[in-house]
Amino acid sequence: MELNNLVCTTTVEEITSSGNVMKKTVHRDASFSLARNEFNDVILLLNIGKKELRYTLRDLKIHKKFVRDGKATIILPGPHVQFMLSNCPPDRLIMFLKTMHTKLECLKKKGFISERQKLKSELPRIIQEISPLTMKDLQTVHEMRAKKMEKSDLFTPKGKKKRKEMDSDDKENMVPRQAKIARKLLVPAGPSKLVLAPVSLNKEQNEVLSAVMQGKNVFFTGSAGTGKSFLLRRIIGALPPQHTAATASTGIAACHIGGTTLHSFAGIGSGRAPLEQCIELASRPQVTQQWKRCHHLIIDEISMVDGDFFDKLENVARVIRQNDRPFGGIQLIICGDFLQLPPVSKGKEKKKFCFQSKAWQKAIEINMELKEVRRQSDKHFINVLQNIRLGRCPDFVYNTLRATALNNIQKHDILATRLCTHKEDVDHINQFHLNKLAGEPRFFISTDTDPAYEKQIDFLSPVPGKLELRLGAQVMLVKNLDVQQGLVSGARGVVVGFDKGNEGILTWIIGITQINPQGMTLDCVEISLSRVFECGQSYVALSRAKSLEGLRVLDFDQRCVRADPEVLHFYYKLHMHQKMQNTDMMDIAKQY
Ligand SMILES: Nc1ncnc2c1ncn2[C@@H]1O[C@H](COP(=O)(O)OP(=O)(O)OP(=O)(O)O)[C@@H](O)[C@H]1O
Ligand SMILES: [Mg+2]
Repeated sequence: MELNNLVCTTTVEEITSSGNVMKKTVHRDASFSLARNEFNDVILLLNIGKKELRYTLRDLKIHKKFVRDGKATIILPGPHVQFMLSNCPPDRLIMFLKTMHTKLECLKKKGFISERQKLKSELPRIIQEISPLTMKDLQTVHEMRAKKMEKSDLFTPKGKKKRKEMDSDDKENMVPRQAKIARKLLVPAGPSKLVLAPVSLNKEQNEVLSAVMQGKNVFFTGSAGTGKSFLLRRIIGALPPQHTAATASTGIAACHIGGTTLHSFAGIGSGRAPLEQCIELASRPQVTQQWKRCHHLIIDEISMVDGDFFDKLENVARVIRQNDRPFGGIQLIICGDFLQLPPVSKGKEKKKFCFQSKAWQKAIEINMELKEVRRQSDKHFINVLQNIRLGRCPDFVYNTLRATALNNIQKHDILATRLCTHKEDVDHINQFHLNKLAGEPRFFISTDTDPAYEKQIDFLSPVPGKLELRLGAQVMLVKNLDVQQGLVSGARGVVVGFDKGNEGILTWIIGITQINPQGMTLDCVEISLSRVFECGQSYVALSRAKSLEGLRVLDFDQRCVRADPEVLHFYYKLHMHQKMQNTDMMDIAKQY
């Protein structure tokens, strides 16, 4: 019963006919599945401990407001019982509820076999796994719903009246009527509103998912746009939410997978303090609880996580969880591309990649690679990007990228996102556009802790001491405020007003783009690369573009193409020593 099997925590409540709870039991490892008997009845099976309970479905209600958090309530009015489900893998829960509801609706349409007929029947008794949903099932339910809506609209007294009014050629009444129907169609009532993820994983993504579901500590890598974050979202949907920490090295990347930053999950500040101090920080009750509850730690954009920080995390996890296994026994699901942005360097210290840490050697069991690029479809462009990724710039790459300088990529008044490598360039461009706005300028002056250090603060902080804004100005957050709400560093908005009572508070409309574009896909992008200073920086910027037509490189030069030799060596070793589980080894090793 693998397909329809749903393992979760459930509270079973037996209800009296007057609606009072008669009996209530909680089961941590309950397992639900769906089956059919010889009469084609839909049967809900509930396994708790060694007991199996069977419910033949006739009618049901589902509350699924928190389905994305892995929670739902199933009410069976017949046997007067309700199940409160929690900690379900969200994607599985959605699929399970959808299957149960759809199969039951299809059966209702066909009609139930009466108890009398069943008694007379000589069919052999069977109970078998329910078949997966088919297009026909979905179509049937869709038609039933449409009919129901039509009926309720035509035969309610109100509906009849409106019809009359329409017949009498009253155009004014026709408009709201049509609008009402259209709205109803868009927002159908009942459980059928559940939306299923329509896209499927490709073969290599499925292989990673299956390694993860086997409980392995997996690192999966791949070029930009091979669907690493896409796959992570599916992995998150397949794991129990209460025990899964979805994190990423940056706020914007965390936002893409609906998670939080690795730093905020870890609760050890910057992680630069001595280990004892980090452990002390992690011993705060709330942080400890997070570490203890976590069974699966997901990290996206691992290339930007510092190796020393990773070692500290591993140590803290073991101490807090009082478990000597790597990361205190937490399953690691890590992804990223080390040929993209490296960790932020710590002054003069040499930067340390995560794969150079002791914790990495200890913890990672399986390395896998996604090779099919999904962001771009043009083979020539993909080839150009692969060369840039490896730090190569043969003539055809040079010529192709130089030629993009002539592209006109501004379409339908939508400004291309401009990616810059340096803050001064950003300031200059922003001031130019700000001056073009008609409204009165408004200034916001910072309060610095020590005015004597104003210059240093200006240098270290991304926020100017004096901020100028006008109505209609494009603004961007430079600090994570609330990752869950999308208020992350790089979230973009437009100033739509200044709150009168509260000087200095901005009203936001959230759009999304970013300062650090790693992880993003952009339709139209304009790039200046002449001042690139980091390995992988050009590759990250260029690989955001979906197509060559939507890309404009203002000043392409071979010198901006660089790949870190240590990363190349790491990938080369992975392939040569056949550590990559799903690659054609020699073929790939030749690349590095
Ligand atoms: N199996 C799939 N089916 C359909 N679309 C997919 C699939 N996998 C990935 N994509 C699409 O490909 C694009 C790139 O995916 P994604 O952003 O996850 O790549 P990535 O490997 O994380 O890239 P980066 O390294 O830049 O972060 C997205 O638009 C995503 O929706
Ligand atoms: Mg990504």
